[in-house]
Amino acid sequence: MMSRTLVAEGMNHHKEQLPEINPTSELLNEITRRDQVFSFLKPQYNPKVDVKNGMLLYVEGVSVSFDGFKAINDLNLYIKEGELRCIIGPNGAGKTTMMDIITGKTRPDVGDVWLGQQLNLLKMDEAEIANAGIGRKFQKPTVFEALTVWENLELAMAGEKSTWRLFRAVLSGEQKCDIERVLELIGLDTQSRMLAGKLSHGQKQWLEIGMLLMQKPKLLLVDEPVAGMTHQEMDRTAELLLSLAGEHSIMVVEHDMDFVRSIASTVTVLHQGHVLAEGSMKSIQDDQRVREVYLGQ
Ligand SMILES: Nc1ncnc2c1ncn2[C@@H]1O[C@H](COP(=O)(O)OP(=O)(O)OP(=O)(O)O)[C@@H](O)[C@H]1O
Repeated sequence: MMSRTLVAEGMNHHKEQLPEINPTSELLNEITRRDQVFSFLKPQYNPKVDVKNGMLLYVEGVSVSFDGFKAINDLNLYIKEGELRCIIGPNGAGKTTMMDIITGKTRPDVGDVWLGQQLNLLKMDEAEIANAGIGRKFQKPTVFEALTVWENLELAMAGEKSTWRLFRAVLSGEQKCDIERVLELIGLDTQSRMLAGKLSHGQKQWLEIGMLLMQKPKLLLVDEPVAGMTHQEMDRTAELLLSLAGEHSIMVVEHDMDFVRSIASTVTVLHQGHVLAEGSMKSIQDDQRVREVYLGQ
């Protein structure tokens, strides 16, 4: 029913390089080092994503083994445009490996992974996948602590110009509006001139989500966003993710069940690299197989 109709692959692979940077200061060192981490610090080419049938991400029949151990085993997962999906599962269920496959960090042994109808993610490298509109937020916040909140967003901004030229350039009115809009979304408008290093843990997480938003991603993969947060910060994070759904598709991997309950419309339970159950939080909680393998009941 879900299966994607294969269409001709027809994308140009524009491999653009960041300009050479001569690391002459601590800040430059930090940024050049972070460039290894942040795939979003690459120029954009934004290929068009064809979301016929409203489906954004197709993961079909995917398996991967590490030394003979099947970490992902015939995984089938579909994410609709604008959907907020929660992924849960016990330790070792394959959640991280699944995100590694979607973002091009790990190549599956078999299967298909497509963004929309036309972008075969298995034929693209990590930078190309990021540029096509998949942003990933790792558990630990990684922002540029020596820069202000505003500068972090400015640096992460998508654009035709290289990151460095952009960073030094005068922003257009539209670009400023983009930053202001994101600042408001992430609730850091009054902290825009504050050094990111001075933010609380929760605020750093929101800033990093904001940095991803500057790239206007179609799909955001968010790994354990509320780990280490206060209850108040968790509530604010729930509000933020809910407000982003619709315009973006969001996949949240999270262990905190209260948080999942507060945001999820559809929950996918992974177990042994396979989808064990999928549905509303209520149907998941009532599912005997889930209770056995995940909740230990
Ligand atoms: N590069 C690798 N080499 C060998 N084994 C790996 C590798 N990556 C993952 N695995 C194994 O694959 C399985 C799935 O791991 P994965 O990290 O994807 O699970 P997870 O659901 O994210 O777990 P957690 O909730 O603990 O983060 C685990 O048994 C893990 O040890």
